[in-house]
Amino acid sequence: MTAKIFIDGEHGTTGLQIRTRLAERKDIELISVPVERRKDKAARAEYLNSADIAILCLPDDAARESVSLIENETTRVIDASTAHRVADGWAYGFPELDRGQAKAIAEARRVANPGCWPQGPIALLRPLVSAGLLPADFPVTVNGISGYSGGGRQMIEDYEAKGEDAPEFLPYALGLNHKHLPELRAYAKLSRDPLMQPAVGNFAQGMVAAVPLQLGHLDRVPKGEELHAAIADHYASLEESVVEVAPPAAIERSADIEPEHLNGTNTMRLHVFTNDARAQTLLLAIYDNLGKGASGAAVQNLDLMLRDIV
Ligand SMILES: NC(=O)C1=CN([C@@H]2O[C@H](COP(=O)(O)OP(=O)(O)OC[C@H]3O[C@@H](n4cnc5c(N)ncnc54)[C@H](OP(=O)(O)O)[C@@H]3O)[C@@H](O)[C@H]2O)C=CC1
Ligand SMILES: CC(=O)N[C@@H](CCC(=O)OP(=O)(O)O)C(=O)O
Repeated sequence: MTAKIFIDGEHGTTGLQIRTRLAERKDIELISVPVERRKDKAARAEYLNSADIAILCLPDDAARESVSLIENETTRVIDASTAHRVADGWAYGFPELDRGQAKAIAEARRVANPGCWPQGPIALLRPLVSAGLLPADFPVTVNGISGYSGGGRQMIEDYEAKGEDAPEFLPYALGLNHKHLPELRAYAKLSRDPLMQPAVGNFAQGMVAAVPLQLGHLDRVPKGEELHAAIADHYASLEESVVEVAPPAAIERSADIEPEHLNGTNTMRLHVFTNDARAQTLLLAIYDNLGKGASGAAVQNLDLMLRDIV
């Protein structure tokens, strides 16, 4: 059977990338609303209700509206926005979260695609909290840098208009209330909000998320190799994973630690750098914000959901 897929928001940054990734697929029929009617509620409702799977690549309010326009029991949804990531009845679209998560996504009617920022820190922290190496109330800090496509069409246009005059490194979310905090806290299994302070750089695509850990105050200070092993063992235990764990390495610099390194792929690579004498560890996740961070993740989830119907 050919599955009918509708990308609501297919002309935006995430939507276009998904459409490109699906363009050559024979198992899929892409149904498209004409560009001039892309914000016409009645047209969207018609396409949403005739799709087997609708992928929402919209601002949060529009994504909520799309869900409300679905009037049948058959259209399944992948929502790339922030609207439903901690909502009841939605499966979190990070198949590597736990051993059962890929199956949960495959069977779900509603899947919330993860945010680009929280995915890396969740991938790093959750196995450590699950293994009891970090307590749930650990004071987590997240920082890092993302390419400007993370901000969607408007930010892309702003950066491209300014060119070399755009800021090279711009810290933001300085109110310390980034929209990804609920998701990060919930899926990293933390009992209190992390401090999350990202930055955007003058490059289009790719990101590094960093989680530095000061471990000295813990009753039992885990060694770096235990932290690395807990993370590596988790991903090795999965049947399928696009998350890679770099071998432990004591390096001062590496060209691999670079936000654009995995652009054009759906891979996320995790690094664990440690100094046991100082009881300090630095966790890093590198990925393409439009790959595993958004569109690649949506296609990964779509493929899991299609296993049921094609
Ligand atoms: N960019 C990224 O790295 C990531 C983005 N996301 C999320 O994915 C979603 C889409 O983001 P992104 O692709 O970057 O955003 P863009 O701004 O690039 O694209 C959004 C698209 O939605 C269209 N749109 C806006 N309002 C409506 C509406 N009411 N009805 C129909 N279409 C509408 C826009 O049209 P127009 O431009 O004409 O207004 C545009 O084509 C967001 O929720 C974002 O947070 C998630 C992970 C990463
Ligand atoms: C550089 C930049 O501005 N990034 C955006 C991430 C946007 C995004 O992708 O958020 P969702 O994944 O939740 O949709 C931000 O930090 O708000």
